[in-house]
Order: sequence, then structure tokens, then C-alpha cells
Amino acid sequence: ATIRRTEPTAGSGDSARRFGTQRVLVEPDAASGVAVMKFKNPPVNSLSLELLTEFIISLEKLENDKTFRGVILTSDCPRVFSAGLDLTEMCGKNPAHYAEYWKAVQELWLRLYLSNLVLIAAINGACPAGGCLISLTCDYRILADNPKYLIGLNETLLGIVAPFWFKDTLVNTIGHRASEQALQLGLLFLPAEALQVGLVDQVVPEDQVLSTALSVMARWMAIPDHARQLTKNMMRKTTVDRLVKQRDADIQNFVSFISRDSIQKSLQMYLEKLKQKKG
Ligand SMILES: CCCCC/C=C\C/C=C/C=C/CC(=O)SCCNC(=O)CCNC(=O)[C@H](O)C(C)(C)COP(=O)(O)OP(=O)(O)OC[C@H]1O[C@@H](n2cnc3c(N)ncnc32)[C@H](O)[C@@H]1OP(=O)(O)O
Repeated sequence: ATIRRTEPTAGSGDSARRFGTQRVLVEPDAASGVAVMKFKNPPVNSLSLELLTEFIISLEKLENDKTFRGVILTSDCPRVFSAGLDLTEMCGKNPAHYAEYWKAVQELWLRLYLSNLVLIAAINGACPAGGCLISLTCDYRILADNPKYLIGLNETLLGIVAPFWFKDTLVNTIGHRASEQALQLGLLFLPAEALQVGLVDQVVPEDQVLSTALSVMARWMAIPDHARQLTKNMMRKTTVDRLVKQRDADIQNFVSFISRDSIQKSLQMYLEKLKQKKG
């Protein structure tokens, strides 16, 4: 993927020179040190290998540019933040592909979860599974108050299982008992429920998600970076190390699990159901 610069937005000067890739738009504001990263992989921002790769490239570019201290993650696709992992990457492929794909999923989580940036999820659409995982890696989550925008780790509804580091991320956010129930039932929470259980930090009207994210960002960026970053690291490093210590085993576990005939059948049936639903 190549990073492309696009023309500055009207009346904005150099600080808003947008850049990004085909599937990840980056709207940086050097003056404030905040960049907005938008997933743009229509129709539902499914986390394809290309999107994961482009996301990692764009995130790394922002982390290496000391101008930026905070990133807001949001969607350029209407009604959907992200539909989660791209199911077509996990069925009908070969073990080598599954391994490559899962390594990219791990990489995205590792980079986001321990990022030195302040990360705020401006959740402006449905946020199941992998989309929910991305929002959980952020420091703060704001969800649009729309009953269609469900959020949760719903893997069991597909007949699959969220891996331990998905589980750990959820436990770190909503606690063990709430996670135990949510994961086993594959719960997708309504905005008010998500707020109540602590899955999101704020629920606001749809047209206020980005402005709310910007004002929360200002509050987080008022904290001296070094102190905040060391504290974030203290809170999250044990969780991250659990995966780092067994990344290859986790990949092998994924490949053997996802390659099972029964799992392949579940995923195919689930994809078919998604397509029928439109018919
Ligand atoms: C102990 C052992 C441990 C080992 C475990 C190892 C690994 C297993 C772990 C796996 C973890 C997986 C995490 C995931 O993210 S799996 C993906 C789960 N995602 C979902 O369940 C969401 C599915 N999608 C939806 O619910 C809806 O699409 C959504 C609400 C997001 C949007 O609805 P809308 O009506 O707007 O759009 P649709 O018509 O449903 O979809 C449009 C189009 O997109 C296709 N599509 C939707 N979601 C996905 C997807 N995740 N991947 C690929 N394609 C998707 C859908 O089929 C439609 O296609 P088409 O008909 O237009 O061709």
C-alpha cells in the first residue's frame, strides 16, 4: 500500500493536508496534534488483509511523526464502524493464507493496544467482533446513540471463539463476570446497554460523535505524554506480553481451529445468511 497525499481541505491550510491509502483516510491537524483516521472499505469496513496492512502503515506513520499525539478512529462508511474480520479471509482459503491473515490481525491489536498515541474510538456505526476489538484497544470509546449500532464480541454466534487476547481486552474493560456472559452469549449491546456495562464511555447523538471525541481528546492531551504513556504501558503490558510470548502458537492455533470442516461450514453458512438477509 502506498501513502498518498491528497489536496488540503478547503480553507484549512497545510495543517489539514490529508494523506492515507485506498482504505484508510487520514485527516491530520498538525495545529492540534490530532489526526482522524477513517476506515474506508465499503460496504462495511470488513477488516481485509489489505485494510489491516494499510491501517498499520498509516498508524506507524502517525506514531513516527512527533507532530501527532492523538488519533481518533472512525468510519467513512455510513451506518457501520467495522463489520469485524473479513469472513472471506477465513473461509475457503489455505493454511498459509490463514496464518498470514492472523499475523496481521495480531499485529494490528499489538500496535493499537500499546500505542503511545491517545486513541479515541468515534463509533459511528455497527461495531461487532473485530470492530469491537479495535474500539476496545482505544483509551476511550464514544458510541452514536442509534439502536441499529450494536457493539460486542459476537463470535460465538458464528460458531467460533474469540481468542484469549480478545477475551483479555474485554475483561480489562468490563470485568470478568460481564465478559464471561458477553463472550459465551455473543452479546451485541444496544448503546444504552453498552454504556451501562462499561463497554463504551459515552453515548451521544450521532451528529456529535466526532465533536465529542475532539473535546475528550483535548482533555487526554492535557496530560504530560510521558507520564500518560508510562501509565498506559503499566496497565496493558502484562496483557500484551501474554500474546507476544506465544504469537506463533496462537497463529497455529488459529489455523488449525479455522481449518476444521465444522468451522468452515459455520462460517460459510453465516456468510450465506448475511447475503440472504438482503434478498
Ligand atoms: C479456543 C480456540 C480459540 C481459537 C480461536 C481462533 C480464531 C477464531 C476467532 C475469530 C475472531 C473473529 C472476529 C470477527 O470479527 S469474525 C466477523 C464477525 N462479524 C460479524 O458477525 C458482522 C457481520 N456483519 C453484519 O452483522 C452486518 O453486515 C453489519 C451489521 C455489520 C452491517 O449490516 P448491513 O445490513 O449494513 O450490511 P450487510 O448487507 O449485512 O453486508 C453488506 C455486505 O458485506 C458483507 N459482510 C458483512 N459483514 C462481513 C464480514 N465480517 N466479512 C465479510 N463480508 C461481510 C455481506 O455479506 C454483504 O455482502 P454482499 O451481499 O453485498 O456481497
